[in-house]
Formats: sequence, structure tokens, C-alpha cells
Amino acid sequence: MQQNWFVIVNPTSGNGASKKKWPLIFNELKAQQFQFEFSVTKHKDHAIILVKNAIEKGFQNFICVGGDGTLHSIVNGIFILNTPNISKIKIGVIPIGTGNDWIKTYGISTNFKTAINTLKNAHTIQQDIGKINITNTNTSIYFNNLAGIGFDGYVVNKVHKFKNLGSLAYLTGALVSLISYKKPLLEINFNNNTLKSNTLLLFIGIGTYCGGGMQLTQNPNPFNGLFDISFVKNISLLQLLTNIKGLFNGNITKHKIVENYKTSTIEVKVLDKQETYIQADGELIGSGDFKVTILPKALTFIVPKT
Ligand SMILES: Nc1ncnc2c1ncn2[C@@H]1O[C@H](COP(=O)(O)OP(=O)(O)OP(=O)(O)O)[C@@H](O)[C@H]1O
Repeated sequence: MQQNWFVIVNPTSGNGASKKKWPLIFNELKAQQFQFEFSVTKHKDHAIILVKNAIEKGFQNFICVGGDGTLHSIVNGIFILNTPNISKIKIGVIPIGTGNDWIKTYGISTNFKTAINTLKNAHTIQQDIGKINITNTNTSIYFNNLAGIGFDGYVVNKVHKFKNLGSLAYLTGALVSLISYKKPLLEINFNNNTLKSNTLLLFIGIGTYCGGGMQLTQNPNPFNGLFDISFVKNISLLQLLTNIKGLFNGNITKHKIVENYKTSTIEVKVLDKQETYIQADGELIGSGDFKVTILPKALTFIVPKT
């Protein structure tokens, strides 16, 4: 294999599973004759710095060993740095996260040997990327799967307590958080529409899955230059409990409590003093007003051929 890969390993992903599995993954990459260098992240968002250093050394092919948060940092590293020749960059994933949600859209295996075979086959797609501008900090943050404001960000804030529950961590976090969550008054503008309401949550989707396999946007398509929006004013604990199956099979998005839209830009203003939580790819990224725009087919990923 001629390509040189740069592998970024988050030892904390999957509640520490990554640290244990990395020696096995290392050996398998060697056995499969990958030429690679690797770095282990030492702190949150360290992957952004590692990406910068690797790109400066001339690397164009990245492997993420971790979960959605690690992939999110790698994607942000590439965009924040204004990487030249971005079209030549390729990202593959050996998934060892808790939720592992982005990979589910493409059917990347959580078996590391199968995931390595996918990398070897090197089939690529170019998917849309979301760009969020947070007003009060004047920062830009990018996402490759799903962003949101409201209850989902609040759950992300709580979910670390439940990471030992694996893929059920997000559902448990949601059930535990519903009673204490206070809904902010939001004004949401897109496509000449204005929604103004106390809001439980607003999802802005590119990929299909979030929260450990839930499907909370109706018909997302990572290639069509449009976000799939779900807007929910309220849900009672009883409605949540009686629709748990619908959270995972997508039927919840057809429930009357969920409004669905498609748009390439969306602007959110917080009209009251309620604390807000913006999440992107399951990472808390800020609060307050923000604007989101889509970057069509902006980044190349290695995925299984379907
Ligand atoms: N050495 C480190 N110590 C602490 N946190 C780290 C370290 N390296 C990376 N991180 C942070 O760990 C967080 C979680 O990583 P990641 O999302 O990959 O795993 P996960 O939460 O188990 O998976 P998922 O997001 O798929 O549920 C990310 O915010 C990442 O920036």
C-alpha cells in the first residue's frame, strides 16, 4: 500500500475501550501493510493540533480511532486551519466510541478488522459539512453529522455520567434530564419561515443517527446540500416513554409533536435569559444565538461500498 496514513487515537473513547484495543488495531494495521504514523490525544480537542501538524508534514489520509467526538475534532482541524487542497484529504474511521453515530449512516463496522478492510478498499464519498457561527464568541465550528440546540445539548452535558452504559448512555441521559430541563424561547429563521416558541429541541441533521442510534430527523441526505430539520416544542415524559421504539426506528419524526423542514441555512436567536446548550456531533460547543450554513460535498470520507 503506497499511501501514508496519519492515525489519531483517542484513548478515552468508548469509556476507555480505545486504549485497550489500540495495540490490537496497531498490529492489524501493520499486518495489513498500512504505512502510518500515529498520535494519541492527550486532552479534549488535541486532535485539532495533531491534524495541523500532520498536514504540515504532508499527510492527506487520516484514520480516526475513536468516537463521534474524535471525528468531529479531526473535521474541525481540517476546516479551522483552512487546509489547502482540502479535496485531497481523506478520512477513515475505526469506530470505538460510545454512540458511534456517524458511522451508522454508512454501515462502517464496529469490528476493527472489518473497518480496516473498508479502509483498504478505499471507496470514498464526498459529503456535506455544516458550519456553525456562534454569535457571542464569533467562532466557527463544523459538524459532519448532526447539530442541535436545546434538550439534546442539555443531555450531552449530562451524558458523561452514563458512559459506562454504552449505547444506552444517551437514552438514559434523556430520560433523567427531561424533568429538570427548562425550555428557552427561540426565534428560528430559515427559507422565509419564522418559528417562535419555547423550544424543547431543534435538530439540524446531515447524517441519519444520533444519541447512540436514534433517528430524530425524518429523511436526511448527506449529499443533497440541505439540512434535515426537526423542531419540537414539547414532549411529556409519558410521550417519551411510550415512543422509545420510535426514537430508534425514526417513527418519532412522524409524530405530531415533530415539525420537519429542509433548508441550507438556518438562524437561531435566543429571546429570553434561559441558558442554552448548542451541540455538534455530540460535543457541547457553546450557547446563545447562532447561524448554520451547509458546505455541499465539502469533505471526503472512506466508507464501505454499497
Ligand atoms: N486524552 C483525552 N482526555 C480526555 N478527553 C479527551 C482526550 N482525547 C480526546 N478527548 C475528548 O474525548 C471526548 C469523547 O471522545 P469520543 O466522542 O471519541 O468518544 P465517545 O464519547 O466515547 O464516543 P461517541 O461520541 O461516539 O459517543 C471528545 O470530546 C474528545 O475531544
